[in-house]
Amino acid sequence: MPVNALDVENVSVSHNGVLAVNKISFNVQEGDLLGIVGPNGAGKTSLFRAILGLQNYHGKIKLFGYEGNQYTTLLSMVGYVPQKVNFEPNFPATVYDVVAMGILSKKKLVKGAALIQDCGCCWNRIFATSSKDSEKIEEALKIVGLESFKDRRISELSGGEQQRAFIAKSLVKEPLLMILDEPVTGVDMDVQNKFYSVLRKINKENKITIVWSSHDLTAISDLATRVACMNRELFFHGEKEEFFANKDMLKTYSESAMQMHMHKHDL
Ligand SMILES: Nc1ncnc2c1ncn2[C@@H]1O[C@H](COP(=O)(O)OP(=O)(O)OP(=O)(O)O)[C@@H](O)[C@H]1O
Repeated sequence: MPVNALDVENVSVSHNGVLAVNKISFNVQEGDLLGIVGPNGAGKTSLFRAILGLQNYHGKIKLFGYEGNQYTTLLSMVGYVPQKVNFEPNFPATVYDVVAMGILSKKKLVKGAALIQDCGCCWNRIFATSSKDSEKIEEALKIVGLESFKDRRISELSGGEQQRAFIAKSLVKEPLLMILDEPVTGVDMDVQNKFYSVLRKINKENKITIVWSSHDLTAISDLATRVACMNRELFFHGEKEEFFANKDMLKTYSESAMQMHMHKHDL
């Protein structure tokens, strides 16, 4: 029997005694592109942080069938693109540097982080990469369509372009699984569409299993193979076709997605 890329079994997450994720169970098969939908505050990020080992939780999570120490080792093969990445306007790293961070050793990263405070030129030496690594970085930049941006400062890029750079940073690790947390919220349609075509490509051509949260049901309908709906608890997990054939489910999640979209624009 094939092993699942991810098994989430009865997982709960609390913040200061308040349940954000309540006994959720689902699995992700290898090659899946699972779209997770749920309104703001539904617990999606809390769940992702638990999977990534960044958050305490109750229950069981397995990566490729493994728990414990093997799970921790496998985490280095999980790529993560967070919801929002904010760079200081003067952050000196280029797009190339940011992607290179995906394969630099922790020691070099810590040294680089210290240097960035006071010495921009040493930063470049820290990020000098071997020719094999350079090839990987160039390839990742090509996949996300940012080859011509590699020498630009990351802080100068638009939100959607920065997210693509973060996908490239995950890709250089040659991940087995990628987790993307509402990666293109608030960016324009054109940028979103470019981002979605990258998502499709890395799932279909690079055969990377993807877990992706989004409020965009049209994009979920276009790209996902399976869908999960959550609002603290899991309300649905199954084939995309089954989700989109369920009018009640669709209405609930379309409405909540719309309300939250309006809410965001009201702020
Ligand atoms: N560090 C924290 N401390 C306290 N409460 C938290 C913390 N992180 C999240 N929460 C709360 O947990 C709940 C779930 O938040 P979470 O960010 O996981 O939801 P989400 O589905 O990712 O939301 P969104 O779509 O808005 O990003 C929310 O009520 C949030 O306020």
